[in-house]
Amino acid sequence: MPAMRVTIASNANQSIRAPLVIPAKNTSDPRNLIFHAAKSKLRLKKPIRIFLGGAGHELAFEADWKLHLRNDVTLLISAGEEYVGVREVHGENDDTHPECPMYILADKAYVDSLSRVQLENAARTLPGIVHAAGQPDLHPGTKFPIGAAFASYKWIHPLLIGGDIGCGMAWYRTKLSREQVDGDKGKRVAERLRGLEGVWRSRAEREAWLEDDVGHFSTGPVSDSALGTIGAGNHFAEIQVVEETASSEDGLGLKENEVVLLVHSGSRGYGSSVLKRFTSGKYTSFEESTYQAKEYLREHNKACRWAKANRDLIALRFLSCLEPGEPAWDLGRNVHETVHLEKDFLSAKSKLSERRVVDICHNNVERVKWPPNPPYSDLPRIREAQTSNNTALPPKAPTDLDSFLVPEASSSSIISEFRNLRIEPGPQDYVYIHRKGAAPTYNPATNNPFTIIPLPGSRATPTLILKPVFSEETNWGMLNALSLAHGAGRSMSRAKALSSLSQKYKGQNLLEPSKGSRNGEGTWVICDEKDLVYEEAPDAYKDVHAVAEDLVQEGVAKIVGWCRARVSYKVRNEGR
Ligand SMILES: Nc1nc2c(ncn2[C@@H]2O[C@H](COP(=O)(O)O)[C@@H](O)[C@H]2O)c(=O)[nH]1
Ligand SMILES: [Mn+2]
Repeated sequence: MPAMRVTIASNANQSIRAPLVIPAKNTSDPRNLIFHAAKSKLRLKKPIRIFLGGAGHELAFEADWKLHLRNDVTLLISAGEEYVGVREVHGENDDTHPECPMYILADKAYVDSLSRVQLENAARTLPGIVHAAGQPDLHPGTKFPIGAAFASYKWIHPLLIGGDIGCGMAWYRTKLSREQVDGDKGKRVAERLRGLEGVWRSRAEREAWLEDDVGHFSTGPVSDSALGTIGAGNHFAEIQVVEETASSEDGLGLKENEVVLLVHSGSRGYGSSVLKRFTSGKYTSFEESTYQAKEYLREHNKACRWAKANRDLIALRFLSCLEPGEPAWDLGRNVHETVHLEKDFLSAKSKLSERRVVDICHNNVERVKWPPNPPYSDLPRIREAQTSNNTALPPKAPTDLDSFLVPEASSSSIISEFRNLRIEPGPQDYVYIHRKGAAPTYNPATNNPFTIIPLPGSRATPTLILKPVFSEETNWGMLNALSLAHGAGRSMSRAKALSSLSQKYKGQNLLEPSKGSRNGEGTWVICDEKDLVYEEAPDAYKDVHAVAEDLVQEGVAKIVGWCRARVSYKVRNEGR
């Protein structure tokens, strides 16, 4: 073989890389040469394994080099650890798209190279993926990135949704006034938040909560016992004041100065048991017609319903502390001896739905029309523009909800290219949008665009109020895979945050508004797990304003207001 020009990179930290020329005489087995270069150029102490980037094949024998060594390949050098990235599990699968279009909607927000590699690996090696959108909060996950949405034809990939199936955020109004939560008053409110840990009520009552018009969705006594609990980690429930809102813009949304509760939680143990069940065998991706795909979707849907019911119950428990006189919230209290009747459940659920402003899932899979159609509300405008251009009218506005997202003519006439990416509409007119840490732009329950969605920064930075935007420029949401950023996204790993921030803030109390902050600033934090205080510190996250500005610049969202956190609840040690 002639000399080859390759890139070598650290497998564990793929942003550390260097070019390398392999002389012709070494191409049949260049391992020693590469290990030598890895020590000097990548500063790896003991390199012992080499993987082919983007595919994950280990290059261990002469035959491997013959098969895979090419100009411009990336070789990932490992100190013994397994390949970091998506393995090409399906080999020469006809459904993989090595040229799959990818778009990262980030300019101001920093996106590291490992998450870019993870996005590319997923998009170009998993079968059926036709479009990948990295949101500005993109950051690395274990194998797949967080802050990303993938559209796939025919294929379901549980690993692209992760273990916290159905995790999401919901905003609820409260009757508190801003005077009751601002400044030092926040401390009193924080004191009221008790009895929120541990198992909520009896098994029968939990099962009654897990029932709606469509039926039961209990996941069994063990996983149901976590119902109504936040789950620490990255989850939280937060009391916020709406500081600014363009009320005419957000329609049903929030009002200035009102106090709201933002709940972030998911399906607790159940989602991860589902993921494990479907990914511990040989295959981790399933073609839609297979039994596994159908079973996974059934379990996924149950986990999403459970997660939503969980957010509602968390809100009920919080409201029972915040508005103690309200009989409908009584059920939220953990009083074991009280037997509640069906009417109490109905009353609590109905009152709660009046308070719920929005609820979104940011870890899920959804089957949607692809290419997307313009939202119903945009059709008159398009019709007018097309009439004035003397072009054919788009289809008439449909009469029922179900059909309006599917006008007779596919919008593929409008959509085939954007930016410099070519999108093949594919053999079907729908895709599965997989989201891991990406907010949906449409409400799956109504097929209408969400009026507003939350973009939380951290416990001490604003939560921005976003409104999804659709335009021909973005091919009605194709560019962003019908998704937006779901938060600021981590700027450092948990381990790094713990080691560096515990040093930086040594001796400081991070649970109270920082000294010197003006009245009206700062958050009272309830977090009785010491490590979590640092792992979840605001410095561990990207700048939420940069994330939102990127979305605005890409033409996929508007910022219509913001909320300030006053009390942020992570976890309380009730025994203290
Ligand atoms: N308002 C708050 N926002 C927070 C807090 N902790 C994290 N965050 C933000 O939420 C998202 C959640 O992301 P996920 O991947 O864990 O679902 C994260 O990106 C942060 O920007 C908090 O305590 N309060
Ligand atoms: Mn989440």
